Amino acid sequence: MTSAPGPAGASVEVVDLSAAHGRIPVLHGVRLTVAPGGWLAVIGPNGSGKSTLLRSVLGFHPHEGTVRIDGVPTSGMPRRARARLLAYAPQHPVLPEGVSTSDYVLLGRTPHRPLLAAPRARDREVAAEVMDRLALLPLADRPVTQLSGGEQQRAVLARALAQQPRVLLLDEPTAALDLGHAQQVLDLLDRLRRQDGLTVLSTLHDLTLAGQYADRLTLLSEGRVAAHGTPTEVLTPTALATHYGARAQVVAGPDGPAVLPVR
Ligand SMILES: Nc1ncnc2c1ncn2[C@@H]1O[C@H](COP(=O)(O)OP(=O)(O)OP(=O)(O)O)[C@@H](O)[C@H]1O
Repeated sequence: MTSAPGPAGASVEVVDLSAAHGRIPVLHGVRLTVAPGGWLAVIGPNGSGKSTLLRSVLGFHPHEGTVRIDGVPTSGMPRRARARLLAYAPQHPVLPEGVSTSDYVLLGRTPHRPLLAAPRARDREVAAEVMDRLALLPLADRPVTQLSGGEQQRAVLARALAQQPRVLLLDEPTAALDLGHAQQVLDLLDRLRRQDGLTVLSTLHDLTLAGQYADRLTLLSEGRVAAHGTPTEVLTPTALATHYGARAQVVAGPDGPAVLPVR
């Protein structure tokens, strides 16, 4: 890809973010920062609030506290301006019926063109570039709802990348992917942040992959930040036992700590 994904990444600051589902508090005063071009993976057991945190940062979920992108608070930011800064690949996307994969990816260009305007040549070029990078071109004409789970996950990521955001928020981006496709997607994100400075804020359940690709981890437990730091600092057998109730060894791998479950 020569010209996509676009502008360099922006910093993310989350200060004292609290959120609830109905009357039940879920996040309690969460603080985190991601440097431009950094990759922060939010890890934590099921139900610890990772998805709610991402959706709050995006402004999709009501919350208290402050989110700043490159120092600018997102509250009150017009929706289209926010969509040019932040793109999101959800864990459970709702895909439109009767839309081809290429038209679905083109939807990512919406914040970059005038309201109701048809896609321009540049929009098609960017969409084709990201589809090429994610090996989606052979699937371009297939209805996106008829792709396999892993193909759909790549299409959702392609749509987010076609948006040419400065910050990419990914909720479990490899959950439906086989190991080869997971590595392909994570390698692509790694290249985008190293070459173009794209900032990545993701959740990741696979702790070894999280440690290999993210430069910082935030461990969320019951809606609070329980640990933050480099993968080696955060991925300790004690933390895994305390917060996941898991038995695991952590061994030094070639690209960071590897988490090995033990019986
Ligand atoms: N729509 C909802 N209505 C009510 N409660 C919700 C809703 N969505 C999430 N919750 C609750 O909020 C808490 C945090 O959920 P969230 O999905 O943010 O966690 P998570 O860390 O992303 O979990 P997982 O790892 O299982 O995806 C959980 O207790 C969950 O049951």
